[in-house]
Amino acid sequence: MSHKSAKDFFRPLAVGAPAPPREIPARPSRAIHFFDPSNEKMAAKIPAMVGTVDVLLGNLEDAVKADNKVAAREGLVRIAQSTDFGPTQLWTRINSLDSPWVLDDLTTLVPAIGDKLDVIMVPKVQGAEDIHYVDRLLAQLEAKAGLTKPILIHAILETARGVANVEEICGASPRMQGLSLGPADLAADRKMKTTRVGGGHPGYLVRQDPPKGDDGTAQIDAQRTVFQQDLWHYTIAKMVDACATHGIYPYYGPFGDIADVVACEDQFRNAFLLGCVGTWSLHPKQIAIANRVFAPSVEDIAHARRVVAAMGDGTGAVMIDGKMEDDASLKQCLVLVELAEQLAEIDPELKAAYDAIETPEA
Ligand SMILES: CC(=O)SCCNC(=O)CCNC(=O)[C@H](O)C(C)(C)COP(=O)(O)OP(=O)(O)OC[C@H]1O[C@@H](n2cnc3c(N)ncnc32)[C@H](O)[C@@H]1OP(=O)(O)O
Ligand SMILES: CC(=O)C(=O)O
Ligand SMILES: [Mg+2]
Repeated sequence: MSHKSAKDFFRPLAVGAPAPPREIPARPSRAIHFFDPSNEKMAAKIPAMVGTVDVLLGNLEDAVKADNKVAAREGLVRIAQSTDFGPTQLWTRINSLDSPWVLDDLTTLVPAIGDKLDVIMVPKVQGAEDIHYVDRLLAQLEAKAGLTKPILIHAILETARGVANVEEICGASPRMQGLSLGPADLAADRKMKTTRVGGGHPGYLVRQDPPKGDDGTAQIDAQRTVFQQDLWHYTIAKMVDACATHGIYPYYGPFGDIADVVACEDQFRNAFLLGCVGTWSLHPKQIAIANRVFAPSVEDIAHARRVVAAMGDGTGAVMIDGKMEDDASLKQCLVLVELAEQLAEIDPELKAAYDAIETPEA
């Protein structure tokens, strides 16, 4: 758990730093869209993407060539200073804490664009000590820069030790905003025998039992249905529980098979159903998938509103379409209705779709 006493937890870690947040606002973040600020073609597209995606993230870590680390950092400063992000959040992913670049990342970004950065994503977080380090450094830099709003921290869960320490990571600082799954590094660190960036694997499966022959013996060579399983189920579920416990937000991560938009949608939807609030987008075409998946469907909202209306004061049990609804199913429906309301505030298309649902009588 935290190195601080309960009374100290919400005190600034440097004289003059802004007070740490007591709650992390539920800002829509269906897609965290990654771009390499050192890639001029990609960077040129960013201003026009404002308003089309919930989060734009200037990536400084993996996928940025070592020779381009300084250009990426400077490119991000330039883009942030010259762009009005309106409703879109600006995040960055800094280099890992053991890298030769991270100190310059933080000491450059916070004074230059700290007023525009909503969240700093920290990769390869191993335990609370990593968050404590960033927490104190951010407080010092914020104080020096005269910032009035604390920058939040998001940790990537991408080492076995990080997964084992997920609870203490979530509770390490009031700045903790959320966690993302880092399936590529996590697979390597765990020594999983995969070569992909997220998603499933055809070898990770369950096979239907063999039929029995006339003599009662198992026909193991018969045609049998196989069901591919989700390699990430355990980690995502663990991450969701840790985030919910600490009042912060869980996200799926990257889906590297950019061409396979169908499997990408499946993976995102699994994460949405399990409790994640969003995911990463590596390529512009993944934004639409994330925006679609991480918003409740019109059908779900129509049903949820019927349950809310039928449940009156929220106690007791009612029957709707042959199914029992009670306090607990009402709470699930309220999760969906509240999310729909938040998204409707920033997405006119969704608002129109939700508004068109016929309101049930109370
Ligand atoms: C495991 C991890 O750490 S995951 C996180 C780190 N990885 C990343 O951040 C990867 C980010 N994405 C990318 O680098 C690229 O999208 C790649 C390498 C996957 C594919 O790039 P390309 O082969 O150029 O893709 P493609 O040819 O389809 O691009 C089409 C257009 O979209 C642009 N584009 C591609 N990706 C992005 C992006 N993330 N943001 C903005 N524009 C983009 C391209 O510049 C190109 O522009 P053009 O039409 O003017 O030429
Ligand atoms: C997300 C990430 O950094 C990884 O999968 O390694
Ligand atoms: Mg990684």
